Amino acid sequence: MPTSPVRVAVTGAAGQIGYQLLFRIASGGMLGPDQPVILQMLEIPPAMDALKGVVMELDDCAFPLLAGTVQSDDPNVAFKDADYALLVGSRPRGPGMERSDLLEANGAIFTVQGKALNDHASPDVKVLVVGNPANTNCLIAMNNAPDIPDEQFTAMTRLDHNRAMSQLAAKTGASVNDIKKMTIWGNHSATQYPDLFHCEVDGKNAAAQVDDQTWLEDDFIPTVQKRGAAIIAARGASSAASAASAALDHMRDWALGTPDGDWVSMAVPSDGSYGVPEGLLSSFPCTTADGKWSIVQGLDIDDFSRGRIDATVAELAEERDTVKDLGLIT
Ligand SMILES: NC(=O)c1ccc[n+]([C@@H]2O[C@H](COP(=O)([O-])OP(=O)(O)OC[C@H]3O[C@@H](n4cnc5c(N)ncnc54)[C@H](O)[C@@H]3O)[C@@H](O)[C@H]2O)c1
Ligand SMILES: O=C(O)C[C@H](O)C(=O)O
Repeated sequence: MPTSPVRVAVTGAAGQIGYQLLFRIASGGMLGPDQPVILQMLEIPPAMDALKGVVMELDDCAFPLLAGTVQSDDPNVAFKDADYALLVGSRPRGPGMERSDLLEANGAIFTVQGKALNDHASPDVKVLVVGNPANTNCLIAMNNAPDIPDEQFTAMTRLDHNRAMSQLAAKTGASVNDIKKMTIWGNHSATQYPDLFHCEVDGKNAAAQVDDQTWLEDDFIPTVQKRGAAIIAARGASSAASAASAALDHMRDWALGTPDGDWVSMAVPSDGSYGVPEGLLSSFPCTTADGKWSIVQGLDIDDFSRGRIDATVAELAEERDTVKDLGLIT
């Protein structure tokens, strides 16, 4: 029996990341080769012409899995009955900015979109926030969607996770396929903590195998933390293809499950695990099954990791207080 299509909403669809994302969703790169999709694309009025061009290109690909397209500048239309929502649309930072400098400019977008999701999306919608500052924008959207369970809101730290995998592979000479249990803790920002103490290379502890605390502290961690800025400096624009790829990885694993013996990094509403205050949108090691994520429990956190986790979580709490003061959350 043919599978019925699912509705995938993408905001900022005519932007850099949107252009890398839509074609891969339409060709099965997110939900697999048997799942037809209807793409529901949201843009702002000045970008509607550009979006028209993107849709012409989607049409021209004649993707067998693309069961329909919707273009709109109204979130109430773009999110109608959406099963998945990828919230990308928002301003990227430029050179010399931190992602949190975008809070005021971008935060308001996520109040409107949270309400529109609440009122129009499928009650089971899975939301991924990519637009920066992603964790706190997700907190804003979640707060403005009281009828949608909090656990359906997530933010993207999978790009950081993938960056950490590739740095570790280069250091150890292993293939990324041999690296398991990577974790990004905290905020998608320069305070995030990529953790090698629970990670494995070829089944052996990664930190022990690297056995080089100087490299870990002075090279690995800052390289992953500042990779976004390094790409902006080199490219003159923020990461797009790698960001889109990570968004697909995040949604695919959430929908289809993580393999046995591995986990992924997702920013999810904290339940208080690992001392992260309840409700903060913080990155954790997560497994997924049956379309639901769970935070991996029982990891030993040593003093070094504790300090790093506390620092990034403190930044998330500050961002939460800022958006509360701005009236974006209650
Ligand atoms: N979480 C991550 O790992 C990660 C990685 C890369 C980029 N990002 C962030 O993703 C966002 C998008 O990046 P980009 O490079 O695609 O930027 P871009 O400027 O190329 O595209 C953004 C698009 O969003 C649209 N837009 C703006 N406001 C909107 C709204 N209210 N509703 C719908 N669309 C709207 C714009 O018209 C534009 O087409 C930025 O905030 C960037 O910092 C996050
Ligand atoms: O760094 C940025 O501003 C873009 C993105 O969040 C990234 O990590 O590449």
